[in-house]
Amino acid sequence: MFQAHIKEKTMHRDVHLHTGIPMYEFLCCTLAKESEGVVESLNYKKENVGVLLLNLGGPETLEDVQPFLYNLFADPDIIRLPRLLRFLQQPLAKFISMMRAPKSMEGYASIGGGSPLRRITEEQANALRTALEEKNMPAKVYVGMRYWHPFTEEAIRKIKKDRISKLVVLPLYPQFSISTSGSSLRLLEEIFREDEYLVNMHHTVIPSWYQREGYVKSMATLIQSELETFQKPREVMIFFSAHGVPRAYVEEAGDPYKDEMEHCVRLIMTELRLRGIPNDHTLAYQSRVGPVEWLKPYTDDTIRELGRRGVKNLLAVPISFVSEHIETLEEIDVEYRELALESGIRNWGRVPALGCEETFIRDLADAVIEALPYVGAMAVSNLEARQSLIPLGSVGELLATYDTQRRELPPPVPVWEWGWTKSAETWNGRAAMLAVLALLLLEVSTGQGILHQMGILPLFH
Ligand SMILES: C=CC1=C(C)c2cc3[nH]c(cc4nc(cc5[nH]c(cc1n2)c(C)c5CCC(=O)O)C(CCC(=O)O)=C4C)c(C)c3C=C
Ligand SMILES: [Fe+2]
Ligand SMILES: [Fe+2]
Repeated sequence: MFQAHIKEKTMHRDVHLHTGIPMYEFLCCTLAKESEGVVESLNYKKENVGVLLLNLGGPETLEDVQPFLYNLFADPDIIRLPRLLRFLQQPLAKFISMMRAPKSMEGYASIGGGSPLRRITEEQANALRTALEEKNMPAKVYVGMRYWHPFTEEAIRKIKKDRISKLVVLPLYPQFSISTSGSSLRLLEEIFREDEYLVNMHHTVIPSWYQREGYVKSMATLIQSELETFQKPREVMIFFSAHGVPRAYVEEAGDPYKDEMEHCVRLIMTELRLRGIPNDHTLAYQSRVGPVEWLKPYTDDTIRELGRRGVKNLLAVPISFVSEHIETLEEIDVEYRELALESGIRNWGRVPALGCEETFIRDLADAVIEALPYVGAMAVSNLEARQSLIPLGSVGELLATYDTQRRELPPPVPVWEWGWTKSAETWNGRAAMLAVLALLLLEVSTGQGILHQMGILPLFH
């Protein structure tokens, strides 16, 4: 019975594999190869099972805002500098975070002085633990944030202390992006690589899960009940607003985010149609930072356009994140609402984030349980596969399946070779830093230059 269930899931993954998202090919081929015959031999009750929830993290107080922004901009998956300029990552992060902090602090002040992300993620972790227990699969659930407390490193320390032997890694982003789940996985790979205990701990990653029935149905239910608050539910435009990423992530770096987002919207709309809800819908991307092109259409442009087209009823659906956060509470609820009303929309609504919604959490628990056989399977029969599911030694391989830009990077080129001695190198480095700071100052005062063209400097505008 159990085995039949696993087989069915494997087939489901196979189907998904053919959506053309290379990351899935990498992960799922390994899964499919290993799934049969191994499942029966596993008894999870004897194992110390852990689930690691990965999330972004957010400042808890206004003092946290600048250091939080520093952590965010110091991430090479958020500001992707060319190899030659990598040495600028940290000074640039310091600079941009200081310039952006006042504006961000205003935003956080307006939602109560800090991000609710930690509280909500910890509530989700508790709810997931309870759901797993109810499904007879006791597990410890950890929260590892990328840019603020509790940091991923703190979660990993607890995982080691608790002697977890099987770990399911579950990024709390329904769709995969290099800038979110990808960044956290890259960090995990670094942490795992350096630690013998972690290298030997069996683990697997659920890279994205927007296609799961429980998620799709919970989203459809939230939309359905919000539609009913309108006087004429049938006339409401369902407006999916996803967090954007720079276009180059998708078009040059191979980020599957846009494909996954569009697929996700199709699945939710199909579910709504099955429930007899024929409303029009549209998808746009919000929260762009800086002047480089991000995924289009932009949410603000689309709201204006819908107003021009005479749409009067709009229901905003935040689609890329499962907690309330600054971009739902401030950007959507305040800024976009105002813009919509100015653009001629008369009735505005917003679907809440999933949070601890029951069907959703129970489905996440199922996702964890379904992933467990694959954790052990790797270890049982294939040493190489053990390391490849979420590839310790070879996260690089996983990343290379979607990140064509990185794969094509030339070998490291020495920067500024003006001298050959150690001390000459040090001084060359310092001189280069001074030159760059001078360039930065020049760009800030004139508003023009290479960093503006690359879309880096105006991040703090
Ligand atoms: C799927 C969700 C997200 C993607 C994709 C994403 C990409 C991305 N974000 C920035 C820059 C910022 N993000 C900020 C906050 C923030 N981002 C997300 C989610 C995604 N980001 C969330 C949930 C939050 C809010 C956390 C909270 O505290 O509530 C911020 C800080 C806030 C601000 O100053 O506006 C920045 C900056 C980039 C550059 C990027 C892709 C490259
Ligand atoms: Fe963001
Ligand atoms: Fe953002």
